[in-house]
Amino acid sequence: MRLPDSQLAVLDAANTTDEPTVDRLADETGLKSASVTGAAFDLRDEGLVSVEETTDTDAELTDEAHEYLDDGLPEIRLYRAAIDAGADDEPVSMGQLIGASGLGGPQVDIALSNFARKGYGVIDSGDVTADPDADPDVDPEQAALESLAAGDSVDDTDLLDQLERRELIVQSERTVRTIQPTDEGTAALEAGIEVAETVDALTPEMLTSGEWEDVEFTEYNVEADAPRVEGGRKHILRQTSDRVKDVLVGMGFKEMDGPHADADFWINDCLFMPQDHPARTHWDRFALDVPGIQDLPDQLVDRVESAHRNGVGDDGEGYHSPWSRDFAEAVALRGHTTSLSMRYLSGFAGADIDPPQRYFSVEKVYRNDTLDPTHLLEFFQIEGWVMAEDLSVRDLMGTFEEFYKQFGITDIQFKPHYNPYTEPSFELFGTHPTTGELVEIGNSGMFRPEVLEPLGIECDVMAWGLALERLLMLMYGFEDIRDVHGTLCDLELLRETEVVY
Ligand SMILES: N[C@@H](Cc1ccccc1)C(=O)O
Repeated sequence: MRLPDSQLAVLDAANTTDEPTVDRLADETGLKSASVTGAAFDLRDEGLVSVEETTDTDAELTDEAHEYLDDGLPEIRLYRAAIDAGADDEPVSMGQLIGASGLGGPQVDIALSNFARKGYGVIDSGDVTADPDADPDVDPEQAALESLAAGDSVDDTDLLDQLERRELIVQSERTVRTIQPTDEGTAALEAGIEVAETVDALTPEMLTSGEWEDVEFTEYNVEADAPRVEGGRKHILRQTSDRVKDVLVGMGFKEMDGPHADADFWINDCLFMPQDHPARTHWDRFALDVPGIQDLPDQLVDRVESAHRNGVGDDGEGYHSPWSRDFAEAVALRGHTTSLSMRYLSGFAGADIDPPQRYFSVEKVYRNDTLDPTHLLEFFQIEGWVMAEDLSVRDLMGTFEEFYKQFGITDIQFKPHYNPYTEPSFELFGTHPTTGELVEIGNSGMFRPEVLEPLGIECDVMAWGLALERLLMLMYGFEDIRDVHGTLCDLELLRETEVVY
């Protein structure tokens, strides 16, 4: 019998190795695991080996677990401190024990909940009693962590699941293949097998020399494990933004666009934001050191200034605070895309604004915020407005319900809010799918007369700004916005997440 050398090596090693798994055979033969698997399938097709598949669970320790390897699980540290303080005799205050144990931060809660769960003692109105018979030296969770750290396996699946719930390990499943020679395989080995040279790639030289006619080609193995190729793909934020645009277009909206850096007039003045409003100070705004934008529509500027100074209508009240045209012309990065809504509603953008109208944008905005799990310095806003006669808050809520439903979000909550430019105003909240926490996802309201009158609009306009990244959080369950942006991003999440249409 003749076999390609890799198959012969695998058959030979499988015959002499205890527990001939693919990994072991790869060690024995010096072949890559994928080649061993490939050879094994070929040998199986020849009836020379059997391939048995089982799934094995790998458990990997998290960083938190590594900390506990040295110091002991927090509940064990608490128990030791309790014994040292004599809590097996009489109750000792929790505060004292926590101090003595050196536990801090989230570890305190972890210690307390697991202490009771594992029967190390009882905690009652702030006092701790320790069970003298408990023995932390045989704590199964600690022992399991130590075994795993030493590279040994732990068979108790309940225990492993418990450690996973505590986020001390991450379990993953993999297929383990065991390759056993059949009787035919052993017989063939005993009878002696010749090496058949096979060629796995055709070269130009082989073609010109004609050698290709005489060689034996390696069989194509479509079942072999192949390396995973990470191709480029569209970012989930972009994919979701495209989806949002489709949904809004489907709801009859037209798209707005306009400058990222704009005159404060469009960003704030038109919105009846007083010029001394905190959001307009240099703390919050990304001001640009460039000449102001002078070609603002003069009549509109006058009407806006008048609304700021004197209010609108017969009994209107303005701000009686300073207003300067220079500030209105000053350029900053837009902190919201409501600047686009103002450009469109004023007619300045050149689009049709006879009611009824609906417009939207999904565009970037810039805020001088502090970076944290829910805030970025630049993010995408889903801006929108509807202009029509007799709009009510019901229309606003109904629009959001219809919109968010397209993304599987059906439990929107509304809370009253304040914006200088809308009355009434509502903040929108959704429930985070994994933490269950309420997450603010947007801000909305009906534009006030102080905004609409200078723009010359006589009907109602309802409007909103929703955060695209927060929508993404609710859809895909990540907790830190930095998982999808920047150097801390979670590549696994970005690679695996399917944006479902
Ligand atoms: N501009 C508001 C959103 C909003 C737009 C229009 C009306 C009401 C609210 C924000 O950024 O939070």
